[in-house]
Amino acid sequence: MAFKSGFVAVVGRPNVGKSTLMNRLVGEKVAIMSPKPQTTRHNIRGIINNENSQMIVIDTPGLHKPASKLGDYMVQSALNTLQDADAILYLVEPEKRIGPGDRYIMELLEKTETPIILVINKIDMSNSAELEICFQQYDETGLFQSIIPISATLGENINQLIRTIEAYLPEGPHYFPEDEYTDQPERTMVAELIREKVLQYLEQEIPHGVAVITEKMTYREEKNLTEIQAAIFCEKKSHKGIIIGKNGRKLKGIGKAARKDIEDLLGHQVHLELWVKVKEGWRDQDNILKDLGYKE
Ligand SMILES: Nc1nc2c(ncn2[C@@H]2O[C@H](COP(=O)(O)OP(=O)(O)OP(=O)(O)O)[C@@H](O)[C@H]2O)c(=O)[nH]1
Repeated sequence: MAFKSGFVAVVGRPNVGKSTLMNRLVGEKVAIMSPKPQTTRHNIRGIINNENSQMIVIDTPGLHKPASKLGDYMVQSALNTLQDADAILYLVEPEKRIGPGDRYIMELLEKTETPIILVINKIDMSNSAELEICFQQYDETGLFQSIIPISATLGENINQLIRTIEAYLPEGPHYFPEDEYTDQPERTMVAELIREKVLQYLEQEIPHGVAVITEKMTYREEKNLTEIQAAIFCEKKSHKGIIIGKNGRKLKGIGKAARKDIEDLLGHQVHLELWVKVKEGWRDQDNILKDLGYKE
């Protein structure tokens, strides 16, 4: 059998389990997982090495109707990803009726010629009658080359999914060495890990007006230690206080949790300094989005 390789885009409404599936496929923690919608802003790639194939998986931000300039940018970036991919994995949940969010995504999917595999995730949360209804509805649209029910958390049907994806990949080389699982710059991954912790610690207090930039990252060889300075940007002065918390307690907690994950990622000790900065209305300002790395 000839070796196959290519790019696989993962799309779906916020919170359907795209990051969970990607982590399951890749087997390393490269995408951010959180129970809150829209936690993924960057196209994080994971590389899946199989006996007969190499898949480069691109985790796209949750597609949704654009509500701000950042939203516009996210949709455009997702569309470009779809057009360039060899196959699209479209994730949904086993619901009785296709909702407006999924209809909107399907309108976008219709615009591409890329083969689409419908992945019905979270089957551990539904019975077979519900699953059948869901399957039928999507099947009737005629948009999908294959439909695979899975559970990303339990790992059910993952092998079948991998074999199905392989069927749509072209013959090709190893694009990446077999022992690599991501080509994301470490700085970006560090920033995303910190943002994940900010979201976890703030719960509902500040919705999505938070961005993180790794400003400085220096490896000290003599100490086998990396020094990191990162800035957490929020939209309002009042938010800054919330993030820092009483006596700086919240920020300390965020820093401690993030440092642990970054140490796991880098494989050695980390010294982490966090700053909270206010940039009013950053989500609607082109120049700030550019500074933050969300625009090219
Ligand atoms: N029961 C069940 N829960 C799941 C499954 N897959 C994901 N989840 C949960 O669904 C929630 C959202 O998962 P994510 O992987 O963060 O979702 P996402 O689509 O990447 O979300 P965004 O990045 O916000 O677009 C998390 O609480 C997961 O634990 C599954 O197969 N079964």
